[in-house]
Amino acid sequence: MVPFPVIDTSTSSNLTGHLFILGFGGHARSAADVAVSAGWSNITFVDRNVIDGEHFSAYHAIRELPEVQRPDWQVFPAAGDNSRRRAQIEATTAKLATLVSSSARFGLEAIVGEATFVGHGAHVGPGAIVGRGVILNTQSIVEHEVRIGDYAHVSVNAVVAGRARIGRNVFVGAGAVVIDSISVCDDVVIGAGAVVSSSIDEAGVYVGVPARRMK
Ligand SMILES: CC(=O)SCCNC(=O)CCNC(=O)[C@H](O)C(C)(C)COP(=O)(O)OP(=O)(O)OC[C@H]1O[C@@H](n2cnc3c(N)ncnc32)[C@H](O)[C@@H]1OP(=O)(O)O
Repeated sequence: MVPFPVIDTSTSSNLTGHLFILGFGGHARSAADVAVSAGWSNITFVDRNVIDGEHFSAYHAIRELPEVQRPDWQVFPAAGDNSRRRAQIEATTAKLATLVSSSARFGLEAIVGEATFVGHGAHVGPGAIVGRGVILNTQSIVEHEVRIGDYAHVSVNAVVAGRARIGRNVFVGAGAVVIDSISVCDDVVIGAGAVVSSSIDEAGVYVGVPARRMK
């Protein structure tokens, strides 16, 4: 895992400046929701496919980031797809935002990387290290001393138990469970509801209880 900056996860209320969310799909809308809970009020979506005048809630969508950017602007890449989000992050030259819901909980010494999303009710346990551009979705649980690689997505209600290791670009499906102390290598998809009870060292798609490779 590459090094990433530690962010202050204690509070981010009353933010000034402007947040540009890249994308206008489902994850982008969740990002806006979390941003509002974290104190952002000036938010604009950026998506080249939007039609003039499109908006979600109070927030407008435009096709391109303004060319001249101000120092108090931040950009949040919000593609739900891990590879697309990675490409967005790598192409961004502006300051990257990290979005943490006001209802997320952090244990002692837990850290998350830049451009990471921590959704409503998510729990990041003590000593957990979460990479760059990661999605820890609504009510996900990442327990003590877990490592989550860059551009991974721990989906809604999924559990990664203590000291497990999740590689880069891994998708952990909704409600899936990765039991404690096992490792999942890079580029793995774990289906919704799966229980991963032994380490995975080959990229592929794994489903079921216990999880088995389907392709
Ligand atoms: C905020 C949010 O909404 S976050 C998004 C959360 N979304 C998720 O968690 C979705 C996770 N995705 C899945 O679970 C998907 O079904 C995948 C990735 C595992 C597989 O997708 P596909 O490759 O398109 O598989 P497909 O739908 O063609 O199914 C292939 C077979 O696997 C079975 N299958 C698919 N998913 C699962 C699963 N999670 N568990 C068990 N079996 C499954 C299907 O029933 C089908 O079986 P059959 O051949 O006997 O009919």
